[in-house]
Amino acid sequence: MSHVAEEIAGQPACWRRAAAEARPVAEPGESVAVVGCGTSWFMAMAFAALREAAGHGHTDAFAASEFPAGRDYDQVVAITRSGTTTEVLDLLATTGATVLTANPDLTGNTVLLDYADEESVVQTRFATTALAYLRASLGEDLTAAAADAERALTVDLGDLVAADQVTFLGRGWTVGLAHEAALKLREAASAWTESYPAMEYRHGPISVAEPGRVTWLFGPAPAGLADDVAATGATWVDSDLDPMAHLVVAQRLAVAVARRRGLDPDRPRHLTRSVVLPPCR
Ligand SMILES: O=P(O)(O)OC[C@H]1O[C@](O)(CO)[C@@H](O)[C@@H]1O
Repeated sequence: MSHVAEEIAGQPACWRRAAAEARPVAEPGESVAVVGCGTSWFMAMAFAALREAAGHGHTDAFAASEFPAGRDYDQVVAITRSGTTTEVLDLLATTGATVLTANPDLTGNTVLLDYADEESVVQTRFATTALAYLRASLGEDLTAAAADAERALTVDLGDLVAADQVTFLGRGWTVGLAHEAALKLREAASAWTESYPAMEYRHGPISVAEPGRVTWLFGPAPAGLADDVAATGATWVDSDLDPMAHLVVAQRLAVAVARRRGLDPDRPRHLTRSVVLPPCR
C-alpha cells in the first residue's frame, strides 16, 4: 500500500483525537486571519467560512504570500504541516500567529498535530486533522463526521476512476474542500481538474461538462444544479456524508486514478513536501 493510501485510512482516528484535544484558537468576536499554502490554504478557507457562519466573528483566509501588509487582525492562525514553508515562515516572523503544525521544532504558540504527520508529499491526513481540530475548536461535535469518514473508506468508486475530467464544487466552507479535492487529483494523478463555488458553475465552468466527465458537489446542492448537469450528459456526484468525509472519497479517487494511469501517488510530478524558497532580492 502507498504511504498516501495508509494516511488516508488513518483519518478517522486522527479526527477523533483532534476533536478530543481541541481548544479555541481565538475568542468569539475577535477578528481572525487564517493562512497557509496549497492544501493548508484550502483548509484555512474552509475554517474561515465555518467560523464566520458560526457567528464567531470576522474571519478571512489568505494564501500566506497574499496576506495584506498592514491589515490588522486580533489573531492570525497559520496551518503548515512541515513548518518550513517559506511564505508561512515569513508571515510568522511579522505576526504572532498560532500555528497548527506537525513540526515539533517550531517554536511559539503552536498546536502540535504530529500524530497526523505524513510520509507523503501529497497531504491528506494532516490537512483534514487540522481542519477537524479547528471545527471542534468552534464547539462542533465531530462524532458523526468521523463515523462518516469510516464509511468513506469503503465507498465504491465505480466508474469515477475512468472519468475524463472532474469539476469540484462547494458552497461556504465546502468551497475550500472543492479546491482541495481538485488539488489532490492534480498532485497525485496529474489529472485535469477544476473547482469553483457551486453557484459560479453556471457562469462558465458548465461549458466543459459532457458525457464521461464528472461534476462533484461537496455539501447541499443548490436548487436545479443536478438537473443542469444531468442535461449535459456529465455525471453528477454528491453525498450525504459529512463534507470532510466526502473529501476522503475524493482523496481515494486521486490515488485510484494515479494507479490507473500507472503513476505512483507517493511520487507526484514536480512537487516537494514543502516549498522552501531562496530569499527575494
Ligand atoms: O503545509 P505546508 O507544510 O506548509 O505545505 C504546504 C504544501 O503542501 C502541499 O500539499 C505539498 O504538496 C502543497 O500544497 C504545499 O506546497
